[in-house]
Amino acid sequence: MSLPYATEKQVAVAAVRRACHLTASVFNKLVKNETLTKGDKSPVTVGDYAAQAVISTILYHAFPADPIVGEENAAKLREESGASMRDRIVELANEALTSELGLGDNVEWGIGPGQEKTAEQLLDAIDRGNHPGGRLGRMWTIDPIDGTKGFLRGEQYAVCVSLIVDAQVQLGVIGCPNLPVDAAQPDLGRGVIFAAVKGHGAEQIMLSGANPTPVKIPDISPAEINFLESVEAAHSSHSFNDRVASLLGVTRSPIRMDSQAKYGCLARGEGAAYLRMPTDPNYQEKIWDHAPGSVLVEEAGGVVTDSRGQPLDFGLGRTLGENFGVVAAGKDVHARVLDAVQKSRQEEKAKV
Ligand SMILES: Nc1ncnc2c1ncn2[C@@H]1O[C@H](COP(=O)(O)O)[C@@H](O)[C@H]1OP(=O)(O)O
Ligand SMILES: [Mg+2]
Ligand SMILES: [Mg+2]
Ligand SMILES: [Mg+2]
Repeated sequence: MSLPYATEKQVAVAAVRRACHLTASVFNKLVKNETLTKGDKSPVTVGDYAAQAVISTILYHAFPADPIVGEENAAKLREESGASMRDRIVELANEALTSELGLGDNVEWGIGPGQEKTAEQLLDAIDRGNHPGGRLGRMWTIDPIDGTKGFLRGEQYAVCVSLIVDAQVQLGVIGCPNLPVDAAQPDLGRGVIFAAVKGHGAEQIMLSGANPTPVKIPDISPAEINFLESVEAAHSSHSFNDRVASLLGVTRSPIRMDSQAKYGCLARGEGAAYLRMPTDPNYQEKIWDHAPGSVLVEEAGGVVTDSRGQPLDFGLGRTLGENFGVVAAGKDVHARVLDAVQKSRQEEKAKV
């Protein structure tokens, strides 16, 4: 039997790979006036827009009927004041779309030399990410740069794509241009893509598309548990994690890292549990921030739930709805961490 979603996976990996090269080159050239602040105070760079334009264009050529739930929209770029940023984005997106075909690429996906798009086509591609989400049908998610703050600091960030069918994540692809290929072998350099198809395992691929290698969460003894958590204390509660760690007798310090690179690290055994508890009662987690990572961790043998132990619901729209946090880990560790999370929540409630 052939792998389900084989073409989707190939397309998504090709799109993520091109977007990773784009964002890495933007970082090298980034100048201050190429960052905007959105209404929610989060930064967005030419890299976010151009990467979403590239991925959306490729998905559109390969699967014209599929809707997209993408983080960014082009409204600001269509304003007079957005003109210079728009020109840069068009240039960057076309550079990425028209570069030579690589391993597994197909000209039918709108890529390769000579396949320039107009500014209007690229802005429309960004805006095709406006799908509201929902319980039924096929839809893609795009987070063109996840962890923009990490990206701006030159640390970890991720280019993330998933395919959701009837609210189930079937495919997740996470490109991590700054992540070491193997933390234990620094000579191997940086830049990997994680890919997972539901029911068919998870793998790590080189940024070139070469050398796919299965990834699996190893067995981790209680004494070896350590947490992965956000760098940004505003995104997830560090103090809650400290309390959970002390309830579990965890002595190793947490690994702080931006973006869904945390899910990738967990899937390959770097860090035993990813714990993300809300800090802002009004913030709702976005589906593009967890869909790729959740299928990756599950396919690496792990479990992903909220702090109640319920599965994440990708059928509610663009967000996961009321925010009960995220607990991701290998099976045994997950059970222990969830137990401690619930104890810690009880303690918090008792204090109020
Ligand atoms: N208050 C918040 N709580 C949780 N996540 C947030 C919050 N504000 C922004 N984010 C999102 O957290 C993600 C980064 O996660 P991490 O902290 O693990 O690196 C980004 O997608 C970021 O969104 P945005 O892309 O809009 O900045
Ligand atoms: Mg953002
Ligand atoms: Mg994000
Ligand atoms: Mg983003």
